[in-house]
Amino acid sequence: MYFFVVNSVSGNGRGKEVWSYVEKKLNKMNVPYQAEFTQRAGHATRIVKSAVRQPDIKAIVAIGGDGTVNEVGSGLIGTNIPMGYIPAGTGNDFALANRIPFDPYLALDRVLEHNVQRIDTADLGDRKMIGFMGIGFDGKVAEMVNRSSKKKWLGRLTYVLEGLKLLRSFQPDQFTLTIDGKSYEYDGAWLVAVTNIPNLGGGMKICPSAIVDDGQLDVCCVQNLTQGELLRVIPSVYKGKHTNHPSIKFHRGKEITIHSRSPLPIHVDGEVVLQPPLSIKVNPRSLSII
Ligand SMILES: Nc1ncnc2c1ncn2[C@@H]1O[C@H](COP(=O)(O)OP(=O)(O)OP(=O)(O)O)[C@@H](O)[C@H]1O
Repeated sequence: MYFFVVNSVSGNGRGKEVWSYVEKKLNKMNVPYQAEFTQRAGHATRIVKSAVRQPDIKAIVAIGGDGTVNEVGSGLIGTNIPMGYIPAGTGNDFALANRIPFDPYLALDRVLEHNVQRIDTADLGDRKMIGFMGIGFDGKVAEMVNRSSKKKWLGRLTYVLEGLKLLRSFQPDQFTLTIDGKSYEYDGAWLVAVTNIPNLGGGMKICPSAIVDDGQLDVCCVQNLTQGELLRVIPSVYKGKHTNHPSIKFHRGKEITIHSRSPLPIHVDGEVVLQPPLSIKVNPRSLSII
C-alpha cells in the first residue's frame, strides 16, 4: 500500500492539480493506495507518524514542495519506510538534486519502481533538515517567496524576482561559524548556506560538491561583495561555477554552529522557521528514499 500525503496549496495550488493526475493513474493501474490532504503547516509530519503504524505501508509519498518533503521526511527518519516524492511546489530543489522527474506520471513511475536509497539528513535541535538551510539574504528571500502570490505562474523564477527586489535594501551581517570545533569569522556576509544537496532557491547550485549520502554537510558563505558584484555572480551559481570566486568560501563538516550579529531569518528546506544562534548536526543515512 502506497500512502500519499498531499499538500494541495503547495506551488499556489499545483499540489491539488498534480494529485488529480496521480490519482487517475493509480486508479487506472489498480495500485492500492491511501491519501490524506494536509490542513496546515506541520500537519504532514503528524499524518506520517500515524500512517507508519499501519502494517502494510510500502512507502509514503509526498506531493508538494520542499517544505512538504521536509515535513514528510521528518516523520520517516529512523524508520525503514521510504519516502517517495512527486514535485508540486515552487522551488522543488529536492527533486532537482535527486533527479526526480517534474512530470507527475514519470515521478509516479519512479515511485513504483521502488529503488531504495539511504540519504543523510540533519538535526537542528528538534527540527530536521532534509536538503538545505540558509541564513541571511536567502532566508529573507524564502520569506518573500512564501508570501508571493505570483509563485504558481512564475515557479522557480519567483526566487530570482524576490532576490532582485531585496538586493538594494539588504544589509550584510557578521557571522561566526564553528565547524567541527574550528571557528571562522565572516564580516560583510550576505548569507551562509548549509546543505545536504547541491542546490537551493529553485536550482542555484550553491554547494556544488554536496553529496546526499557522504555523512557530511556542505557550507557556503558569501561575503564582501557589492550589490553589483553579487548580481554578476548569481548566474554562475546556477551552474555551480562560483567555487573559485575569492569572496565565496566553502567548508564541509558534521557539526556546525552559526551566530549572526543581528537576528536574521533562517529557512530550513525553504520554510522560515528559526532564529540564530543555530546548531546543525548531520544524521548520516537516516532517511530512505525511492
Ligand atoms: N492546508 C494548508 N494550508 C496552508 N499551509 C499548508 C497547508 N498544508 C501544508 N501547508 C504548508 O505549506 C507550506 C509550503 O509548502 P511547500 O514548501 O511544500 O510548497 P512551496 O512553498 O510552494 O514549494 P517549495 O518549498 O518547493 O518552494 C509548508 O510550510 C506547509 O507546512
